[in-house]
This record gives sequence, structure tokens and C-alpha cells, in this order.
Amino acid sequence: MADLAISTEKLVKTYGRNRGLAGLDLAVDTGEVYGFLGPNGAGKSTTIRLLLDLIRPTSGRVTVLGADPRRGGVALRRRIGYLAGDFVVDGRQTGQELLGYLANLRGGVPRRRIAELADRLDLDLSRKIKGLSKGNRQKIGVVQAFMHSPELLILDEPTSGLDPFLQQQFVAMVRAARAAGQTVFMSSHVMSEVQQTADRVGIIRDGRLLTVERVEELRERAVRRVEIHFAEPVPLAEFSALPGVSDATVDGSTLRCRLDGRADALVKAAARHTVVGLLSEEPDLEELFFSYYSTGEADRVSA
Ligand SMILES: Nc1ncnc2c1ncn2[C@@H]1O[C@H](COP(=O)(O)OP(=O)(O)OP(=O)(O)O)[C@@H](O)[C@H]1O
Repeated sequence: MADLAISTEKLVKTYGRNRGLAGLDLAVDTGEVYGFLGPNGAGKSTTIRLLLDLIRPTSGRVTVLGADPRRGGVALRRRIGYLAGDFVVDGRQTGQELLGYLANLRGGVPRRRIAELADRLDLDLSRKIKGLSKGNRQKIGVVQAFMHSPELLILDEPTSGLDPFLQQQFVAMVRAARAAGQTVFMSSHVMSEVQQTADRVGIIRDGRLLTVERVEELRERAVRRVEIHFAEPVPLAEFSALPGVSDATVDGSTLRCRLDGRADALVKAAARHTVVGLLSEEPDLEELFFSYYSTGEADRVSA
């Protein structure tokens, strides 16, 4: 279907007696950023390798950009930007040489575009790759995935090895790709990495998709700590019983509480007084998924 960038049906991959995927049904919409989350060994890399035809399924169907990856060849590959979890390259080349070579394979990329991306990530392209740190090699991997502005970006743990500043640059690049109408499929084992960019997240465990959620809805459901500073002391009773509010305390003119779900009732109650300042933590969605993750750990330990 044209509105799906990626779809898999009953996808199974076994490695001898090991099960990589146990019947995966995936549907990634064109133009969305999809976070593919799961603990180590869940099957994320196996899925990504199947999407790129780097390995072949035991059974089931894969469709990427409307084509079967087995038959799509170079034409399909050019429409995709791929960053492998273990991005390995010939270290004798400089970054510029490698990226120039890969750009040709993809039908040409303006030099300016490569330079812009390298600048953004603070990457020196004149150095030989073998002399670069792990983080700098990862940057080359990020540049080669993004440089030809592909319709679809498939990124396996893209920010592993990048420092916080570069992670923010990466977040901005993903947002720009989305704004340009590109689709991004990105694996990770940490929620905080994808919650800043993803429209939806799919959780995989033991080779199966457990759930798919909209990040916006997760955010609404998540618990966060809120602190409101008023011009005058406020009565606790006006806040403590509001929907979603718990653990409310008033200390002089400061209200502190936990907020579960929508902020609407709290904001409307606060607006009856003069609000001087308001602090609300970005909810950490990791907590919401901890149950899925921890069950996975328990299964493996008892297996
Ligand atoms: N080449 C292989 N031979 C045998 N088993 C494999 C092979 N590759 C993966 N597996 C098994 O398949 C399962 C899924 O592995 P996969 O690498 O896809 O997980 P992952 O979610 O990417 O994990 P990680 O976050 O650790 O990279 C694991 O149980 C793994 O041991």
C-alpha cells in the first residue's frame, strides 16, 4: 500500500534453533517517525536486516516503499538511508573520500550538503577514518544515512556513542527529515532517545510486537512533577482533589504535586490566582515501558 513505508506480515526468522523473529506484523506510515523499542536480543536488528535484504526471512512478507526488498535492487536501496548498529567501514579512506564514494553509489549528492551535515556534527572529513574515535565514526554513519535525503531512513541505534550535544543535533536532523516528508524508522533500547522525535513507538520483545502507541498519548498518560509559584499563598484544598493531581503540598505561595494525565484541571484551578511561575518536568516515558522490559528480563533468566 502506498501510504505504508514499511510493512511486514507474519515475519519469522530463525537462526538454527534460535528464534530471531516470531511472527512480526509491522506497519510504518509514510512520513512518520517510528521508534522501534525493545530490550537487547528482542529482534530489532534482525528486523532491520530483513528490511534491507541483508538477511532472508524464514517465512512471512516484507514490503519497503512498495517493493519487495529481495527484488528492489539498487533502485530501492537509493531511496533508503541506512545506519547499521555496527557501522564498519574501510579505515584507510578519509571521511570525505568515503562519503564521496557512497554519494556516487546513491546517484550523486552535492558536496555542499555533505559539508553542511559534517559541520552540524562537528566532524572533520579530512582525517583518515581509522584514526577517528568511535563517536566520530558514528557521525560518518549518520551523515551517509542522511546525505542523499532518502524517502526512508532506517537507523539502528543511531545515537549510540554520541555525546549529548550531538544527540540534540541528531534530534534536529530527524525533525528536519520529518518536516521534509521523509519517513524515519529508528531502533533503540532507550525510550528517552526516541520520545523527542517519534510520532509512534512499537515495542518488541522476544521477536513479537507487544504494542504500538502514539507518543503524544503516552505523554498525556505519563506522570510528571509540577511546581506552581503564586503571587499569594493558596489553599491546598483547591488543588488536592483535582483530577490527575496527587501528593499535593503547599509551602507558602508554592504548590507542588504529581500530575497524571492532562494538565487542564490544574491549569484552570491555578488560573484563579496570580501565577508567577510554572515548572513542569518533561515526563520520562521510560517508566511506562519498564514493565515490558522487566518481564523480558525475567523470561530470559528463567529460560
Ligand atoms: N546470527 C545470529 N545467529 C544466531 N542467533 C542470532 C543471530 N543474530 C541474532 N540472533 C538471535 O536473535 C535474537 C534477536 O537478536 P537481535 O540482534 O535482532 O536483537 P536486538 O533487538 O537487535 O538486540 P540488541 O539491542 O542487543 O542489538 C537474539 O536472541 C539473538 O541471540
